[in-house]
Amino acid sequence: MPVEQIKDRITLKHPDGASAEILFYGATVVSWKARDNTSSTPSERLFVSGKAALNGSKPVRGGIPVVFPCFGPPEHPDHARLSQHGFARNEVWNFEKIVMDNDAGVSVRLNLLPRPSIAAVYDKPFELAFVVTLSEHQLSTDLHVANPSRTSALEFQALLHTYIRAPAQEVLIQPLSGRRYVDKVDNAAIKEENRGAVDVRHFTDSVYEEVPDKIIVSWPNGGLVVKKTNFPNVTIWNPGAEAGSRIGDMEPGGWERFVCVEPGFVRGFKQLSPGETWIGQQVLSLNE
Ligand SMILES: O=P(O)(O)OC[C@H]1O[C@H](O)[C@H](O)[C@@H](O)[C@@H]1O
Repeated sequence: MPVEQIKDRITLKHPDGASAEILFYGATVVSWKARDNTSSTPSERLFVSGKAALNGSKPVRGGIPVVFPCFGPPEHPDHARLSQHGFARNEVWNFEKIVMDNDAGVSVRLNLLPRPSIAAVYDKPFELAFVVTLSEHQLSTDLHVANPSRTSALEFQALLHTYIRAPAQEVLIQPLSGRRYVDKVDNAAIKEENRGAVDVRHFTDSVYEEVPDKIIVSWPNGGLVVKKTNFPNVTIWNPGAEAGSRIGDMEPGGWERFVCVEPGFVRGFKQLSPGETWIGQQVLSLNE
């Protein structure tokens, strides 16, 4: 059975051994196992903290949390009552349907619609869907945002907060050179990246602008490619030891085991006219 529903989550299984697990809570992808050229068995590609809450009590520290409609603390008046990174990562999504199930891949669609718990803090009409597609060496996650209003625009930010399992002391991310970025660990100073490849050996929280749609994340004997569509920005985050050890749900030393590479639309706000739909896509690929 390539799609299995177990209480609070669904598991996708590919005939070649790859698998993915999605919690209904936040539509958070909490596991992606796949083989690359060098491995004979599928191995875990995402990082989830051993101290992450997976019971819906708080957003998952790891995997691929969905950030909507604001990134970071709210800045837009429509978002004033929301908490950091919005509500999508801490609401239970609906499992809508299996979109595809064949040898090429298996794909499911979840959705999130207005409900009282959201209306209490956010009163704009919206429709969200999240389509997760697993193929042999690839995991694709598409966030659909629709504006069902007949009269007013929807203004939002959206981002996929992907925790890639990687040795933080050795990982390199490129190409970012020449790109402007907001350095959130230096008073939100606007800088221009001059490194050929960016590392996270020190506390890093940088929001890059106008990033190419293919990002290479590599380390000795490993790596993957992050491809994106309609997400102009990429945030690179790793808290390092000092800030990392202050995060309550971070496992000891967890910051050594991941880099967050987060495609998003987070500089300014995406404006969606009444009746319009926007899709932001991230594709994680091995063997490229
Ligand atoms: O602790 P969280 O709310 O999950 O946020 C974790 C991190 O998310 C993003 O990467 C932001 O750029 C960081 O500033 C933030 O610390």
